[in-house]
Amino acid sequence: MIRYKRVALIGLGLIASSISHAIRRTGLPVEIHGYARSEATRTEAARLGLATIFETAGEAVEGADLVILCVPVGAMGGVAQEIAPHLAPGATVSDVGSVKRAVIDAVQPHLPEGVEFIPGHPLAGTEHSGPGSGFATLFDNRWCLLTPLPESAPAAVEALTGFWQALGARVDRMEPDHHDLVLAVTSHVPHLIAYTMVGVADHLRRVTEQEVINYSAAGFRDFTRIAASDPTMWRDVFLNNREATLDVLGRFTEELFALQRAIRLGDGEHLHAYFTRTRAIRRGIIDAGQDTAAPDFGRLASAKG
Ligand SMILES: NC(=O)C1=CN([C@@H]2O[C@H](COP(=O)(O)OP(=O)(O)OC[C@H]3O[C@@H](n4cnc5c(N)ncnc54)[C@H](O)[C@@H]3O)[C@@H](O)[C@H]2O)C=CC1
Ligand SMILES: O=C(O)C(=O)Cc1ccc(O)cc1
Repeated sequence: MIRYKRVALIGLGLIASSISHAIRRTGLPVEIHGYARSEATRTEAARLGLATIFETAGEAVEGADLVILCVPVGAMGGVAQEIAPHLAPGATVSDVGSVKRAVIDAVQPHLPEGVEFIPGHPLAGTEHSGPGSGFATLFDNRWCLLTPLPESAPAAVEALTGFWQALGARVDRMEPDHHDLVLAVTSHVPHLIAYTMVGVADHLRRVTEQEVINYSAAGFRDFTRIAASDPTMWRDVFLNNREATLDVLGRFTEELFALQRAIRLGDGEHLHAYFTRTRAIRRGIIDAGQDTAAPDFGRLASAKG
């Protein structure tokens, strides 16, 4: 159920355009206002009919009862500062950033009294970006994690929960630091590994680019898809989830060295036992109904218990 009359989307890329399509799909009479920094994006968004487009972020949020920040994580604070004087009393401000603690620290200080800030993160996306890349079904059956602040009004959290459910998502609540650790394991470090593997293939001079293209096995193809994700977005994710990423990366390299050692020593038992454990995790994900076309990162942590 969408209780908002006017939703303002700041940043008009993959996630904002998908929100717009998904709102339209409900058939509810919700006004959608939008703003993006670049004129080319605003023009394209207007051409696609995603929203009523404004020349400034301030104008776009005026009179909105829900404002969703859909910009890269590193841009959230600046946008919050820009819109703050224009927010309607009682409005809810949310975001879709892949990192939560840094976004809270960057956004919250700018928001005036009487405005609810309820951070969010839909665990759904693709490697594409820009206003033309969105689609109405992106959030269907996906988790959207809300990380309300201790002072968040329960009714405002309920309203935002209903909004994401109307867009097709399943909603869960999580503490922001825990969110960042879970996502470091299930999304951020896996992306870094994909970027690295594709970089390694690129640097390995004895294997030609044509061979990589022609003979990509399914695993490597998945890596190349992920490694094609937006560089600005992912730079910001790593710069803003440093602690958890470095923690998980440290554990990853330890395990990698252990596997490297097992291969060098011909320790098949170690390799077999390791791969047996990882296979069980995959089966847990499938049993939880999470094996859909695009990866879903919400359940891996709970599958581990
Ligand atoms: N791409 C994905 O798969 C997912 C992304 N997210 C998060 O959603 C947010 C948006 O990501 P996408 O929609 O994929 O990005 P995108 O690159 O498709 O769109 C970003 C939009 O923000 C605008 N923008 C950038 N800096 C701005 C600024 N300072 N002021 C106003 N507009 C600005 C860009 O012009 C563009 O319209 C990010 O925080 C990302 O972490 C969350 C879930 C999935
Ligand atoms: O396309 C993919 O494989 C993704 O990983 C999508 C994605 C990217 C970032 C997020 O914070 C959530 C989901």
